[in-house]
Amino acid sequence: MSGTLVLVRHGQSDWNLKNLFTGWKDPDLTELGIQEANTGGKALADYGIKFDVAFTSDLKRAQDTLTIILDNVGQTDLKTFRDQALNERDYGDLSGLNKDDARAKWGEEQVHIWRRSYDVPPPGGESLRDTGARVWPYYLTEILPRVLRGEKVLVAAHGNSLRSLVMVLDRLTKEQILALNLATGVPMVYKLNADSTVASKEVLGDMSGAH
Ligand SMILES: O=C(O)[C@H](O)COP(=O)(O)O
Repeated sequence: MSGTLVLVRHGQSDWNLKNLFTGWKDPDLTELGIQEANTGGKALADYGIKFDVAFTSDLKRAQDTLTIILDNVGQTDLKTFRDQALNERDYGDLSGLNKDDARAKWGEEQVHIWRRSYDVPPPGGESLRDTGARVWPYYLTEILPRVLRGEKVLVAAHGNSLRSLVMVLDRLTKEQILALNLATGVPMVYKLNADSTVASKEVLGDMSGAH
């Protein structure tokens, strides 16, 4: 058995609360988002894990979630890498639009396709496949080698940048990934085998309310 990889989606952001497409825009966490990050951090503290390194995106909501989690596990000085490779999927021209207004304008089905299909990008933005095309190489070169060396690695990122990773780790099909939503602030703990396949996965919290 090699190391441990923990993935966590940032807590609720101000734009999540306002139901706006966010992508590469950079809103803060809400009070609830701060609470969710604390809950995720406490779950990891109870789990008893001590991390060797952490990774996050170039966006505040993920960085602040990471800071709160590290506070909870007593590791505020942990070595951390920030990279835009882990940023949320770029929502292009949809960024800043209200999701319900978009449904009223383009229809429920089209908006669902933009949000959850594998390879249909929103206008001017990235599909999940495009997102994976930058997340996956970063994972392979920067994150996975550390896990395979036996390190415990924390990644605080975003709904879709993490979905693109989970799709490969959990061996999900394009149809299965469509139905997968990640809850905010809920850590997923993966133990990897030496051949980088998944030995076990534990979810420290409730994913059922995710949408
Ligand atoms: O960028 C966004 O709007 C959210 O973080 C993720 O949105 P989604 O669940 O609509 O993909």
